[in-house]
Amino acid sequence: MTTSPILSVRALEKRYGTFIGCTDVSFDLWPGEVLAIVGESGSGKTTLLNCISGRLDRSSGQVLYRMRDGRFPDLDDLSEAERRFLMRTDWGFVHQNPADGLRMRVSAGANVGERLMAVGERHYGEIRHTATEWLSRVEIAAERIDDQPVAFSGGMRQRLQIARNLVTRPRLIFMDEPTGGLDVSVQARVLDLLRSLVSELDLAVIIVTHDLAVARLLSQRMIVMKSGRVVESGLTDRVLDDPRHPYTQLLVASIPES
Ligand SMILES: Nc1ncnc2c1ncn2[C@@H]1O[C@H](COP(=O)(O)OP(=O)(O)OP(=O)(O)O)[C@@H](O)[C@H]1O
Repeated sequence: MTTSPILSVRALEKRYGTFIGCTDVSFDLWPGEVLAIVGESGSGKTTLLNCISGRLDRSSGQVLYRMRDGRFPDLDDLSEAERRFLMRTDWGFVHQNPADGLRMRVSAGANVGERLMAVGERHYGEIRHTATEWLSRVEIAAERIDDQPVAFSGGMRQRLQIARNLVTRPRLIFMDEPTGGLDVSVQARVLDLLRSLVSELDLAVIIVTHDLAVARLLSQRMIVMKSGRVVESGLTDRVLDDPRHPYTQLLVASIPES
């Protein structure tokens, strides 16, 4: 790990009117690190993720990001163009529902190729070649390249969404319940794939999940949220094996025995 974080969240708060979606959230994320945000439904996980990733305006606090050129600005201080470029290239966002992250009526190849065009790739042959390579990395057969995601199974759609996100070699990926909508057997395959790609590409990841088994498998560190606040944080194994806050103890105790 390097000594400087890729992302720093400081005293972040989001209010919906007078209701607090999340408050007083601070943490650093290092390059190559996977951080899980866990907590029950309504605890503020998605609100936090969306505020950090710039999909939702925060009410107060800072989100600082290490740019490739070494600057470490607050995202609010970037121009709209810079922010958009970041989102299209340096960042990825894997949605729970693949339809939110894919264009369902364009071909699988075009779904992947589009992101390459956003970083300036213009050569059709190259784009198609890279798209084919990425389909194979996410275990989608090359002959499906011209098929639309509407014709894919849930697991295939999710794997295509992952390929679309990773093709530009981003440094930071946000994931919101990436296996939440999938059958258990399909989940395992997608999780396996995510785990190997994250490690191979040395990605920094913030993953929201209510599933502690997913957090255990993918993350090194986690934060536990309750009613919009962080009640516990630490190394994933420590938090899950020796939970200190009563709420975390309850969450851990409610994991079904496998
Ligand atoms: N647009 C909104 N307007 C008002 N309240 C909202 C809005 N979005 C979320 N909330 C509230 O903020 C709180 C946190 O919601 P959030 O979706 O962040 O939780 P979550 O932990 O991600 O839950 P889930 O796992 O069910 O998605 C909830 O009480 C929710 O009702």
